[in-house]
Amino acid sequence: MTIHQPTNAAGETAGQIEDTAYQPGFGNHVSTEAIPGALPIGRNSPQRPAFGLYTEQLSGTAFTAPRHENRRSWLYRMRPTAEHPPFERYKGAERFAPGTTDAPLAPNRLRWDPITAPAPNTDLIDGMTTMLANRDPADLEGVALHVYAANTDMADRVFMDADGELLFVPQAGRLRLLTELGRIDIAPGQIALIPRGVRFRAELPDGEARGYVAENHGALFRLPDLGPIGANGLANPRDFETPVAWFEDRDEPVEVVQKFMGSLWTTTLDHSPLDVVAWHGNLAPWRYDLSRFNTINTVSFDHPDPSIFTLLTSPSDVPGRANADFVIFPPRWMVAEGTFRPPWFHRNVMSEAMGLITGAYDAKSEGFAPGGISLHNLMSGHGPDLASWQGASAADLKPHKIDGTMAFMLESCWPYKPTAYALEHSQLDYDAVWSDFPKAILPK
Ligand SMILES: O=C(O)Cc1cc(O)ccc1O
Ligand SMILES: [Fe+2]
Repeated sequence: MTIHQPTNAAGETAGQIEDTAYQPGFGNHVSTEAIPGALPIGRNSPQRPAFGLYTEQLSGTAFTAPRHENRRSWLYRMRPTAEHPPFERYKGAERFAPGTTDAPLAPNRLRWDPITAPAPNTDLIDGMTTMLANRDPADLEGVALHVYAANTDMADRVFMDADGELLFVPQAGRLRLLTELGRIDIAPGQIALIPRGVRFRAELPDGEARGYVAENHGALFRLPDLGPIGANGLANPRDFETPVAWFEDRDEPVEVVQKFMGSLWTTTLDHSPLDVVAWHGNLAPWRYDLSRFNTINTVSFDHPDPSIFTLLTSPSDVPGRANADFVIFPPRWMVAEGTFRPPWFHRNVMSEAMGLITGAYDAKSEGFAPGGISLHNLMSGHGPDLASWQGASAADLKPHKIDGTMAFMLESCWPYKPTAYALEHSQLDYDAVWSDFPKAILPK
């Protein structure tokens, strides 16, 4: 097995640069080759690509998508993806993509503790548990929220999701994602996106890992418009990092597990499909460090809508109504005067799934643990729990830093359905966090 190290733009090779190398920017048109001369110049599809490589276009949007939306990359690989035996149903990972039930969905608020430790030898595929889903992947709309808990590398298999792009949000333990388009290292506090259809295997440098995966069936995640914020702020494009080309030349059986139309499928190749020697284009994996998020908040009064914390958005066909917003709640100063500072009580036409990467969330005094999930579907009343409300109502409103915390919200216009596993494993007493609020005393 030969692992080819990348060269960076300056022509430096491994040893001179860190093990993995990245190119900055969001949605940029990138050119990268792991072997000099592998990437065709000035054309996409030469009659005879260098070294006998095979040319393959990977489309993330329809061919005819407007130019500013159009995303695709050209891959130059050792064998064509087309060369594979038929897929059969994959038998493992019973909690991954189990399909939704048609049972009526109760309008209850729900919350989950972190999932229990995985059985020995559980890799990322078998360690996935689907918690929430809101559309059929064939609709090309909606999102699903999965959690993973794994304790072994994907040694001789890769995963591919035909149902959507995957946003990895580690909560404990690092991930090394070896993708067709390069290698990405992430730790808790960083996120990574793998485009729909890109094969990858996950290694666990710390021996085990836990986290969340948001699967987006709809329009590709992009940076939100900034409106009056101006040209800078929130997640700045230069802080996204796309890996340089990397490949492995491995002639041995490699299983490909694929998610397609909500089910898992498997086939086995006689080689590793992570054999893309060069690529160019603007459809690519990336990583992002959440500490780079330029958080914006009030410096006068009132708690702004959480849309100020939007890191990524996937629009629906209705202007202003997101198929999915990925929103983070980073460390920040709270300075609002004369204001109840935590999130207010509210009912939302959008549906809110939340996760916690580290620390505590300012609207919940306890019960929402790192690795846990909460669900507040459309129009369900929610907000601060009793203890948070009491504390914030009585607080001395000095400038105060909310520190050591990172929560996220996957907000969607489509109401979420918990999977059967999620319904069976939710906390039993979540409603109680909103009991015993004192009644308002009206003037006589
Ligand atoms: O419900 C939640 O905790 C998420 C949330 C946070 C916030 O600051 C404002 C509204 C909102 O839904
Ligand atoms: Fe909310």
